[in-house]
Order: sequence, then C-alpha cells, then structure tokens
Amino acid sequence: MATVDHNAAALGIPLRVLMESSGNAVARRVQELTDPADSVALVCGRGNNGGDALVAARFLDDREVTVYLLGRPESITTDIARANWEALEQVESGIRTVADSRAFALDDPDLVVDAMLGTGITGDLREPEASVARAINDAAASVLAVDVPSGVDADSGAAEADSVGADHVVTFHDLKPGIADHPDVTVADIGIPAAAEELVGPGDVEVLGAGGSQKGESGRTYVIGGGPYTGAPALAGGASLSAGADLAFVACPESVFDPIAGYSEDLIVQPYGDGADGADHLTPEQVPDLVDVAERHDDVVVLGPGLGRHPETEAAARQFLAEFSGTAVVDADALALVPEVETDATLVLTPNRSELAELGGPDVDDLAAHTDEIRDLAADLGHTVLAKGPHDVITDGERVRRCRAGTPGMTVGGTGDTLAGVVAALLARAEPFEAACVGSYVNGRAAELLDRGAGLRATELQETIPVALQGGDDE
Ligand SMILES: NC(=O)C1=CN([C@@H]2O[C@H](COP(=O)(O)OP(=O)(O)OC[C@H]3O[C@@H](n4cnc5c(N)ncnc54)[C@H](O)[C@@H]3O)[C@@H](O)[C@H]2O)[C@H](O)CC1
Ligand SMILES: [K+]
Repeated sequence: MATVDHNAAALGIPLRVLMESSGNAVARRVQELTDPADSVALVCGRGNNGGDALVAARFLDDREVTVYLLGRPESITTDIARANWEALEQVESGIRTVADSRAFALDDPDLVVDAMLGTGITGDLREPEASVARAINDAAASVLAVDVPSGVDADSGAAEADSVGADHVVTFHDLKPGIADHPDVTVADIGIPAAAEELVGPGDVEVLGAGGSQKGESGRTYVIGGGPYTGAPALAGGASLSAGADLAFVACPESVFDPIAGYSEDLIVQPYGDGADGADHLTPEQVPDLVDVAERHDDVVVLGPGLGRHPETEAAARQFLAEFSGTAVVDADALALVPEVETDATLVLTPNRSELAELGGPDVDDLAAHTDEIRDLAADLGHTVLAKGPHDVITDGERVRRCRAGTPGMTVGGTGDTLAGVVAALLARAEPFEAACVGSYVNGRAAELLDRGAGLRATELQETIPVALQGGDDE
C-alpha cells in the first residue's frame, strides 16, 4: 500500500486526502453500527491508523465520542496524523491522551474503534498497545477495527498474542489477505485511482531504494556486446554503474577493444576469448568462456548491445542462451533468437517496437492498448518483457504494469542501451519484474530530469540515473 499511496501522491492525490477518505469511511461504518444515543471510544495509535480515527472523530458530531491517543501528541509519528490531532484540539472535541497505559480505562462505551495499529505494525504488540488491546478485549463493547485488527498481520493474518478481537473491520482500497476470512469486513473505496497501481512511479523506486533488495547489495554487470558498434556496450555498462552496480565489464571483439576501452575509465573492457583470432564479431567458440566467467561471478549479463547480425554471432548468442543459467537482460540483436532457444536463464527482454513484433508481439505504437497480447507473449516465452514505447509495458506473463516516465527526446539512439544497463544493475538486488518496472521508470525519469528536449544524448542519462533512483518527490 505504501507504494500505491506514494504513486497516488505523485499523481496529485496526497496521502492526507486518502486519510480523509479513510476516516470518513470509518465514521460511516460507526454510524451504521450504532444509534445516535450510543457512546463511541476511538482508541488511536500514533501512526496513520490512528490518524484515520482522528479524522473519523470530525464526522461523528452526532455521537458521544471520546478520543484516546495512546501517547503524547508529540510522539505522533506522521505529519498527517498530527495535523488531524491538532485539528481536533482546535475544535475542542472530547479528546484525551493516555500517557500511561495502566491509567487507560474505557467508560463502558457501546462501540470501541480500534485504531491503534494497521499495516505499519512491526513485531509483537508493544506497550501501551498491548495493555490497551487486553482492555478492549475485556470490555463488553463491540469492536470495529480500522484497516486491520491491531496485532494482526495484514498479509499473513498472523495474530499476536494480545491482538484485538474485532467484531467488524473497515479496510481501505482492497481486501488484505490477512483479514479475508473475517466475518464482517467492509472494503471502503478511498479514491485511489487505478493508475496509481498500474503506472510505475516513485513509490516503486522508494521500495527498491529503501533496501527493498531481495538479494545481496550492488552487483556486477557483464555486457556481452560490440561488434560493428562500440557505443552501445559502453552505454549499457556505464548506465549500470550509474544505477548502482559495483563493477561493469564489457566483453567485446578484439577489433573494437580500443575504442570501447577508450570511452571510460569506469568500464573494465575485455576482448572475447584470447583475442588471438582477432574476430571482429562474437563467434561460437568464445561462448563457453563467456558463460563460465559470467556464472563464476554471478554477474548479471547484458547480451546484445552492438552485437550486430553476423551469422556466426547469431549462432553464438543462441549458444550462450542455451548454456547460460544465470540472469540476463537480452536486448537489441540478440532478442530475435530467444523464442528459438530453450534456456534455464532468467531473462528480461527489452524489445523496441520492431523487435517486439519480431518476437511475435503486436506491431503497434500504442503498447498500452495491447497489454494483453504482450502479457501473453511473455507467458509464452516464459520471461519478463519490458516492451519499449512512448509508454513502456512491463509484464511477467501474469502481472502488467505501464510506465509513462520519459521524454520525446528519448527516441535518440542509445537510450535502449542505458535502459538495459539500468535493469541489469537492479537485477542484482530485485526480482526480474520489479527490476524491469523500476528500470523503465528510472531511465525515463532520468531523461525528464535532464530536460533536454530533442537534444537529449544517451550518454547524459548517466548523470541523472542516480538522481532518479533516489525517488523522492517527483511533483
Ligand atoms: N492506502 C491506504 O490503505 C491508506 C491507509 N491509511 C492508514 O495508514 C495505516 C498505516 O499507517 P502507518 O503510519 O504506516 O502505520 P500504523 O499506524 O499501522 O503503525 C505505525 C505506528 O505504530 C507503532 N508501532 C509499530 N509496530 C508496533 C508494535 N508492534 N507495537 C506497538 N506500536 C507499534 C509505530 O511506532 C507507529 O507509531 C493503515 O493501516 C491505514 O489505517 C492511511 O490513512 C491512508 C491511506
Ligand atoms: K487497527
């Protein structure tokens, strides 16, 4: 939910607006569950779960309401919950702070609203929430839980020893798995647009940036490219460093070693094989060594930039895919071979419009209108597809996301190479679908931050890719 909330905010629907809707939904449920003469106790934690009930209090003027804040107002952990507390203080509603949980006593209310903890819970219930949860469970009143009963994990449903036993639950936006079998759950629409879930945004970056990495930290990128072209593999390697890879290797033909090595001190450039044969393109006999190096170091491979279409190179790329069992981004000239090869590798494919059509996908400009076909292609291929267009479509054959980040100037050559490098760096610390989604956003956002109009050059993206990866407010 934090990702969706952040993406909603980037689309112009700030969290405080969502909380207003959440609080209003809580108030409506309270009115359904009580008569005007009934008394209601709103028991609030110090986060946004509590904030929801602080909002609800403003909509319950027609009830006898007592608001309990578990802790001092200055210990409220979010700005929007604190703002709603301060509003209640201004309007002189029946509010109390409970500094010491031993002093907590309900005045025999008809309904208790449990707004202590929601999706932000970590670990077992701590004080004062633990004692207060026991007091709520011991009370005769019926209990309405906000979002999830305090102490219950929204995903797994695991309930802490002292978790609140709720008669009713009002949750927001969608049903959480952890409460799916609760007998009385109301799912309230709080105005989060579908786009906040479909479009990749700064919320996705934040999760990845906030140490959301599943694997070790930054990794090593191994670009296998070059042949007639020299810029593409260098752009992919450089962009992967900008996206956080520790090391970027470029394996290239002996014939283009000098120009590629000359581009940047940051790249470790190695000619294929021993270079003795001096081939100016990738050939099959060099493949076993490339597979061995990549797998020995658990490198994330970028296969394709600048490889060219020499028949021996196509045979070599096919052989690499057949023999490699690690993780790779497949781009450019190597893409067309993927449907022909059985591979154990985990691949992210990054086709442009013509490459997508060549893979068997739709030959259209407006990818967003053909997401089902692209999803089915990814399912058939068994790999994540990041289809590049004015709006990128990212799919793993089941999930589908879209990304609008970017500028018209990105049609310039090389931005696909930087995208491949960014995705490779993220694959070292995230699952393929997530890495592809965030890679698409970061590459596009980097172009937006440069604000170069039609004058964008792909090399410049390496300056702003790190900024885009820091996420943050994109308004
Ligand atoms: N899109 C939505 O669904 C929205 C939901 N909203 C509500 O926001 C909460 C999540 O708020 P958050 O501040 O992230 O976390 P909590 O309030 O649930 O808890 C944080 C709070 O609790 C303390 N804490 C954490 N773990 C424990 C523990 N084991 N024991 C005691 N105290 C604990 C922590 O220190 C913080 O003070 C969600 O559930 C919804 O109710 C938004 O209002 C709008 C959008
Ligand atoms: K709760």
